[in-house]
Amino acid sequence: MPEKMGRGRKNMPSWQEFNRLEAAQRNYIRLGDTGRTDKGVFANQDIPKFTRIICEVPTIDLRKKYLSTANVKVAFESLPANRKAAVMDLHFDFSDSGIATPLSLIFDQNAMDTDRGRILCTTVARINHSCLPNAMGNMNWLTHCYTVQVLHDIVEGEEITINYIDVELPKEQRDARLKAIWNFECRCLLCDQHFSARFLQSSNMLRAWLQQFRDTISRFDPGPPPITEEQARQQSLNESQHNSDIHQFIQTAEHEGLPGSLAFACWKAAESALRLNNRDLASKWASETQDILMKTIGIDTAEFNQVILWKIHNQLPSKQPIYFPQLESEREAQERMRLFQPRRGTFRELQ
Ligand SMILES: C[S@@+](CC[C@H](N)C(=O)[O-])C[C@H]1O[C@@H](n2cnc3c(N)ncnc32)[C@H](O)[C@@H]1O
Repeated sequence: MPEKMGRGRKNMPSWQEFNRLEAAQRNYIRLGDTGRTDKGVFANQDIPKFTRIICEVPTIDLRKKYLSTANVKVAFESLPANRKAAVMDLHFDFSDSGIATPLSLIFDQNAMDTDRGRILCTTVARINHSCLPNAMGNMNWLTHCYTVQVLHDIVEGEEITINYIDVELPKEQRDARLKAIWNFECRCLLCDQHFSARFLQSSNMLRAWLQQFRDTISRFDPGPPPITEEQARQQSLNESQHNSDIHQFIQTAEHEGLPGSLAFACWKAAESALRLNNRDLASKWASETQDILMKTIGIDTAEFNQVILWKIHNQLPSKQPIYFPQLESEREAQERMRLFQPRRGTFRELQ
């Protein structure tokens, strides 16, 4: 680690602390009643889109190999009294509980799966699920914080929602997953028939299509470098078809307001453009991916750095600033913090 960086320097909070302070000071959210029997998180003020409203270090962080009811208890017992109280204050449902203890029920009904195991964040755990979420959650292992950024302009009093499951799925599959993993029936705006049946039907169709095409796009294999002219011609035809799939996917993902899918497709478009040797286009799509990631999950994330590394590796020009938390000086890091300020625009501003 470079000497300049680190927690030791006076008056210079680390990234993790800085983020937490930023979010806490602005006091964006409050706990409120949902109108059902449970609680939810609501906006305390108007919040511009892409603002990071929560930056929270998990209270319990259990890696996959340590996941067990006994270890949840061990982790809980090691917490200070105020953290224990925050955990025990969380929502849980006794029905079908069998012999489960309140602590294990609380953990089951509030902890989130990550690529490394399960985490429990006592503030984030108050946010309800929606199939049309207005915010996006992300566990960021670089800063060890779970962050939440809003995807739209939010008005004071609006409920903040994230997605607990993959919301690209059509309703039937979403319902089955929510029931199996979370054991509740979704009553979000989309599922509550708040929108017209026609809206729901078309959204269902589009999401089923997205699901199918995500597979097709992910599985695309450009094959080895062609030897004959015929092979080259065939490969270029395949690449064009792949490109047209990606472009349709982008339009649909944008229509449905699914930034994760959008970032995935822009990234695939960048890779495809590079295979076609169109470096300007590859750079444009990679910048667009970066832009979406920056707005929805932030620049201090592994995903964001991955795109930059890809650009550097392929020697593509980068209009956006390069950010490596482990290499940056604090002055540079502070400069970059300004990027967290709300920005105008839609997910995709390039066209
Ligand atoms: C992680 S907690 C969310 C916060 C919780 N509502 C509270 O009062 O603290 C998850 C629980 O909230 C409720 N919930 C979350 N999203 C919901 C939704 N879309 N429809 C119905 N219930 C939901 C379910 O009871 C679920 O088990």
